[in-house]
Amino acid sequence: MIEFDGLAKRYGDYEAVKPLDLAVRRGEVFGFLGPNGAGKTTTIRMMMGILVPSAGRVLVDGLDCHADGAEVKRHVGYLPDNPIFYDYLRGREILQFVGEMHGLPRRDAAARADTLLAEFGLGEVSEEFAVNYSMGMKKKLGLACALVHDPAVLILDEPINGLDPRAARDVQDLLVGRAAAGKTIFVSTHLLDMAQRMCDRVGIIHRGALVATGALDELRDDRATSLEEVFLRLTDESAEPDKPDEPRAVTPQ
Ligand SMILES: Nc1ncnc2c1ncn2[C@@H]1O[C@H](COP(=O)(O)OP(=O)(O)OP(=O)(O)O)[C@@H](O)[C@H]1O
Repeated sequence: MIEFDGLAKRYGDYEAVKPLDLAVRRGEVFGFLGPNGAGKTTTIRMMMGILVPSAGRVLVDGLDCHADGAEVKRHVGYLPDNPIFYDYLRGREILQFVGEMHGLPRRDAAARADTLLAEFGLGEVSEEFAVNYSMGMKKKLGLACALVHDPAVLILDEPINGLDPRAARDVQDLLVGRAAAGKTIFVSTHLLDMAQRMCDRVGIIHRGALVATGALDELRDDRATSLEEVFLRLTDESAEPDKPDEPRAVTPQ
């Protein structure tokens, strides 16, 4: 469903994302894990056609995210790491506007907005300006915007970062519901609890390179009993910069 084929991004001499080869299957929840500055957001911005790759490509359902960017957006719902909304629109208006931008007739967009606002617990604040929403409300509204056109694929950048425990749990429950409904979800995070709760498979990115992929059980070995230990070992800052652990693809990609 999502195929990375040597996708890379350089800023001058700096390799923010080293050539990335990876396949995410239809219906899979894939966690893209990495510490601060590892290259997660850069990768996601290339998936969304916001950044132009320096090399390689990424395909969603066979469509090139750069060359066929507009078509890809029909298939994909995107939650940015820091959703920003027009400051002169109310929550319901934003959702309706995004729905209409995706081509829904006005009446359908309004109905869809109402359904999502109720499901996401934003009904009571739907007439408030979204710029005044709390961080948790903004993430939920951003997620509702990502879902308004009922896409098959969700690409989510740090969906619960900065949320209090209840808001984080609410957002995770909403995502688990979407995964159960068959959505393919590519989610970046450095929060290992969330990965453990939600993901079928994870990839660990460190200094721009994918250093391991696999199901959580498969990534644990006799040296490491928890995902946290695997993560800390593979992203050890004291390791030689250009010699991370050998990439370890433990499931076929
Ligand atoms: N426009 C830019 N010019 C130069 N370097 C950049 C640019 N954008 C990002 N970088 C660098 O690329 C690296 C990867 O950044 P990126 O934002 O993708 O990391 P991340 O894994 O999403 O981190 P975080 O978890 O902190 O959000 C970082 O070292 C960052 O400083």
